[in-house]
Amino acid sequence: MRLYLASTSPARLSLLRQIGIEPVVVPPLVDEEAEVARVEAETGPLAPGAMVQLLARLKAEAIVGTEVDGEPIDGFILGGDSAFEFGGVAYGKPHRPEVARDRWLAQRGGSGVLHSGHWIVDHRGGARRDGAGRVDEARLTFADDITDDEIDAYVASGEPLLVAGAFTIDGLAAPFIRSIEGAPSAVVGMSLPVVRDLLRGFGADWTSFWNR
Ligand SMILES: Nc1nc2c(ncn2[C@@H]2O[C@H](COP(=O)(O)OP(=O)(O)OP(=O)(O)O)[C@@H](O)[C@H]2O)c(=O)[nH]1
Repeated sequence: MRLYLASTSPARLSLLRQIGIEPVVVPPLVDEEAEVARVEAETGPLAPGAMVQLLARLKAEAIVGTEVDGEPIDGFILGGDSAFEFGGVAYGKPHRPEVARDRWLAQRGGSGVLHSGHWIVDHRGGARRDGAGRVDEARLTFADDITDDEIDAYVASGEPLLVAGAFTIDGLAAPFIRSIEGAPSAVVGMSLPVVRDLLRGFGADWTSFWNR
């Protein structure tokens, strides 16, 4: 069974490959900021979980009905989104070094929640049938003895700039994270147990996605 990954995230692709799945990667063309602003103009501020669920769904739906290499999509489409909630505020990627530094100075010694949104569209047979999604959460606690020099060196590495929350649990920041409560894969990019649950919910055999 074929899985289409509606994501440009290298970590999401790597997660699937680690568990024996070689997805078809189809970058979703979604203006995340504009879409969140559009919905919030109607509903008011979105909670972090609602925001990542909305964006995961929009990314998956963005490739519904498209063709890949001239062929209709025949399988399941998976979209994801991540945001880190700290001090009641949801953060995406910092993008700029000074933003990443401020985040680390604030979150050192504290804890926050990584919200991971998932959406799957059943697109077997070349047409959209149904969709389902779920948000998973993981609580992370950061070490309280991280020095300013360590923060400066980590920011200078460039790693924190393009990841939600300005940290990675599978990279240079791992030694700065004391504990994770929840599925580690949800932090990296998408909760693999949730992806399995959602696909089985459509009656799919999980092992049929393995490319072994
Ligand atoms: N490797 C790694 N990546 C992380 C970690 N935490 C967050 N990320 C990445 O941070 C990015 C969060 O941005 P998103 O907007 O969800 O996804 P994206 O990278 O923009 O990719 P799209 O799905 O195309 O939007 C994702 O690529 C996550 O995989 C982590 O601990 N490790």
